[in-house]
This record gives sequence, C-alpha cells and structure tokens, in this order.
Amino acid sequence: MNDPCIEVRNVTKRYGRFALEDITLNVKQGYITGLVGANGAGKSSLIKLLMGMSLPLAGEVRLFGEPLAKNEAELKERIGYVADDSHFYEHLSIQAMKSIYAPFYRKWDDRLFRRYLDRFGLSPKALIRSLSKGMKMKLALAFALSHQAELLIMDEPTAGLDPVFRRELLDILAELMLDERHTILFSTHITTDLDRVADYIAFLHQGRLVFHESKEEIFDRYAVVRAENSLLDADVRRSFVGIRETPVGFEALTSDREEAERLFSGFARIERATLEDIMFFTAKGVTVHG
Ligand SMILES: Nc1ncnc2c1ncn2[C@@H]1O[C@H](COP(=O)(O)OP(=O)(O)OP(=O)(O)O)[C@@H](O)[C@H]1O
Repeated sequence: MNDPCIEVRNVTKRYGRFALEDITLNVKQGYITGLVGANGAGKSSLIKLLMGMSLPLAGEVRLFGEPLAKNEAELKERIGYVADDSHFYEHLSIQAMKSIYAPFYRKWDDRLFRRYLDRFGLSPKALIRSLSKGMKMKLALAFALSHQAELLIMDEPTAGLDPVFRRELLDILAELMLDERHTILFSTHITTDLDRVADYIAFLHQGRLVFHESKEEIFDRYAVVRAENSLLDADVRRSFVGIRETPVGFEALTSDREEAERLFSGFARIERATLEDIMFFTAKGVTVHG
C-alpha cells in the first residue's frame, strides 16, 4: 500500500536554458499528490517524462516498481492520462474517437465510459471540434477513467474549468480514492484545488523540486511572519524564504515556524502560510528550503 507508485531518480532534462535539475521524487500508492509550481516551473516537462513522452538526459523513471524505459506499453495501460491540451482528432465524433482509443486498452470498460459521458453531459455523437475547452477536459477524463487505471496522471486538469465542474472533478478524484487502489498525481497552479483534496504536495520552482511533503507537514513547518521593518537586520533577512516590505512593515515566509515563534514571539504576528504564500515568497526569495 505504501510502496512508491512513481519513482523519479535523479532525473535531469534540459530544454535550451530551462532545466529540470536532478529531480528525485517518490509518489506513494493510495494517495493524491499535487504537483504545484508557477508558469514555466517544469510541471508539464516532468509529467511528460513520467509518461515516457520525453526521455531524461540523466536519471531514471520507474512506475509500479519497474523501469519505464523497459516496459513502457504495459506500464502505460495501467495509467489514465489527461494532457494539458486536447490530443483528440477534432474532426471525429466522441464515438468514433472511442473506437480508435479503446483497443489500446485490454481493460477498456465501455459501460463505464458511457456512464461518465452521461454524467458529464456529453453526447457520443457530438463532434470533438464542437466541444468547449471544459467539455474536452471532461472527455479526456472520461477516457482516462474507463480502463481501470490504477494511476491517474493529469496535467492541469482544472485549468479552463468553471468552478462548478472544478468542484465536481475534485469530488470525482476523492471518490476514486475511496477504494484505496488508486494513486493520483495532478499538476495545477490553482492552489485551492490542492487544499481540498491533496495528501502530498510536490513543489517545483524553476526546474527544481523545492519540497515534497504531506500537506500537514507543510502547514506545520511554514508560517507567515508580519512585523515592523525595524526587526529586519541581516540575520533575520537571511532566515526567511522570501520577504515583502512595505512602508508600514514587512511580511515574510519562514520554513521553520518553531524557530520564528522563538525569535519573534511578542514582536510579530505569526500565521499559517497558505500554499499560495509559499509559492509567492519562494518566487521572490531564496529557492532551497531547509
Ligand atoms: N519541447 C520543448 N521544447 C523547448 N522548450 C520546452 C519544451 N517543453 C518545455 N519547454 C520549456 O521548459 C520550461 C518549463 O515548461 P513547462 O511546460 O514544463 O512548465 P509548467 O510548469 O508546466 O508551466 P505552465 O504552468 O505554464 O504549463 C519552459 O521554459 C518551456 O518553454
């Protein structure tokens, strides 16, 4: 149950000046992991490596305990994948697209696919090019969920969705987790999606993995400190991940809440950091969180 479902071992990938640098990440089976990071942080690049759609310059990706490179077709049958852009043939109907897609999967479940189409309000006769961005995302999800995948990997599945379906999608993910057989990894920059469903958060910043921890650990460790500017000497500055100064005071992110409480108690307001705070201050300040 707790074996890693995805193992990324010292993976490096370069695109011109951008690099995913020495990423090591174990995604546990039976949990939802949110991959978070700003635009261009490398989320899609990492997901493409997990799907064997691009090859690492160094390092190795293993899925379900086996090297992806050795057994890609077999391993990918066990994955439901939702890409960040539509990879369907636009001129086909949903039904015709299904006829092409389903034979790739030995465990394809036509009744389940129909049920998802019904649930998402999609007619099998509809032409794919007539679907809105949100509807295409729903269709991608219906495909991904209809072949008994154990692992669901989704690149920005909530982007472009209205709040009602975003909530529904998160409910579907929570439902899938009830049988404890599924593992889900999805990327997003909408951090409130993760507050709702993720067990673990992996945070990428400029191609580096800043942390990968349980949500509880993250919220125990990080805090936002607000106080007067007079407290900001060089040592104090160095202790923060990032600082925002205004004429009336500063706010800063610490990755060591206990230490901040010891140092600033009585002089500062110390509050729980949101994932958005963590992303914002990391982008402003230092990148490696001790
Ligand atoms: N095939 C490619 N060829 C060249 N550069 C690429 C390629 N794929 C990604 N990149 C570059 O790698 C960097 C990271 O992009 P990536 O799409 O992985 O980020 P992201 O975190 O998914 O961003 P977003 O949230 O905007 O989708 C970008 O600078 C991008 O231009």
